[in-house]
Amino acid sequence: MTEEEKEREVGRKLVQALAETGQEPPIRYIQRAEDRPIDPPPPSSPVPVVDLHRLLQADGQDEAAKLRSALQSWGLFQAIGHEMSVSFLDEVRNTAREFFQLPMEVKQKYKYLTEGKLEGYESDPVANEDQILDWSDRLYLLVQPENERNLDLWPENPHSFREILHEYTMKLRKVADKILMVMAKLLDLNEEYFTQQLGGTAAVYARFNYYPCCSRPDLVFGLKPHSDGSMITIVLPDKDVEGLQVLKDGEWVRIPTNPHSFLVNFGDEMEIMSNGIFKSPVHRVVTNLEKERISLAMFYALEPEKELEPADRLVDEMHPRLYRKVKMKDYLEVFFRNFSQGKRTIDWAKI
Ligand SMILES: O=C(O)CCC(=O)C(=O)O
Ligand SMILES: [Fe+2]
Repeated sequence: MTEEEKEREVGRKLVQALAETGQEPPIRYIQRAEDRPIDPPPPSSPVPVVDLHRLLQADGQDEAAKLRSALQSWGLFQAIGHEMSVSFLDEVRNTAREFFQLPMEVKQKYKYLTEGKLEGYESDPVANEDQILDWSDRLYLLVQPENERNLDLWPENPHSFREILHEYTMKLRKVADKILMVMAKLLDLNEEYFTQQLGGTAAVYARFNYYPCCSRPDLVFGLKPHSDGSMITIVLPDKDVEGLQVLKDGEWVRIPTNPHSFLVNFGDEMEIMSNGIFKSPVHRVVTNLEKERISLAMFYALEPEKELEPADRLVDEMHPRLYRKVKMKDYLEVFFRNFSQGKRTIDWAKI
């Protein structure tokens, strides 16, 4: 095997297995000197917190104003008042942790063997020879539409995994729909504009992210800088361990943990549909020397055959159309290629 082939082989290993050796990260994980994570200060203004319960009350205007400002200045917020119990969220987190703690041979059963498919248990998929890999493994599953689930890839161990993920999917969809209804109102669109676009055919993916400890957190990313390709993403963060950072006004800012809240951010689809009013934030994840970290991101996106374009009502003489009409699946194809290179796709759809 040549040196190059050996390195490629390493790229295919799960990061958990690499981390267990305790050695320094292989070269394919090491960021260029100018891109490496430096520890940013905590935010100078607090990360916005929106109470979803108050938002939906008849007199929720104050909370809606907070939401609007959160979206315009940060592109994300921490959601409280979501009515999911602490014990249920703990159960979801424990189930995810139990899965990642299983022996490698058991987890490998959930590896998707078809080239080019992203579902299943994997490390950062290799799309390019010169790609710098992320220090994380993930279990990536389509959860909606229900009849398109690939249950072969849904772990049966821990035994409650499928049931918990199903329950979480159903509960969280209600949270997503509520937020999207308020967002449509903020834009003076029909309240159901976004929820109808998603509808029963929406492609909803759950991604369990596992960031093992890393002997050199100064050299690698758990997840390289990116914006999401979704309309909306709802992340259940690790209960204790920080790691997420967002680019705000050109500076990286740490998002503190808030264990009972969700982190809600918007993706490129929302930026396009809102004709650029709501920006999709660039964010990244850093690793830790001694602490592993687990998060669960749920991505809500249009079905692949749908067309993605700015809402008609948001385009007029004063507000020219900023993005062209693109088919969702074409957008995602370019998106995943760019993602692996740490590049954004939104410009590709700009007029
Ligand atoms: O781990 C996190 O906190 C964020 C994960 C994320 O950005 C993603 O999965 O796209
Ligand atoms: Fe993300």
